[in-house]
Amino acid sequence: MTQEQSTDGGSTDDREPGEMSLEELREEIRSIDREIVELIAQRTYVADAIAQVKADEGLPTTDEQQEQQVMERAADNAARFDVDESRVKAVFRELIELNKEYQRENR
Ligand SMILES: C=C(O[C@@H]1C=C(C(=O)O)C=C[C@H]1O)C(=O)O
Repeated sequence: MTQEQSTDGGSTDDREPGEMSLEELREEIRSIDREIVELIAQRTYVADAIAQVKADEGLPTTDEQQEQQVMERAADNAARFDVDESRVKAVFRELIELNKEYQRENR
């Protein structure tokens, strides 16, 4: 497996999932879930910085063209990692809405 295809969240454990116990696999999921939330928080932080720049420059917060590009990247990355494109896009739609709601509340 190449680095690009690695799906274990950077774990140093080289065993295949089939060689791990239920408890070990659940620990792996716990660690991945924490990283997902950390990445969502980072994404929100960066989107907020973008919204601040837009406000300073008198631009609207929502940029539908950028949102379209986010959705296209989500679909491309889903295909690359062989996960369902429409479900991954639904997750990204929710992430965009999360940021927009947060930004509406903080303006
Ligand atoms: C992130 C941006 O701004 C907004 C938030 C987006 C997001 O959460 O991905 C996408 C488009 C914009 O509505 C941007 O302009 O790049």
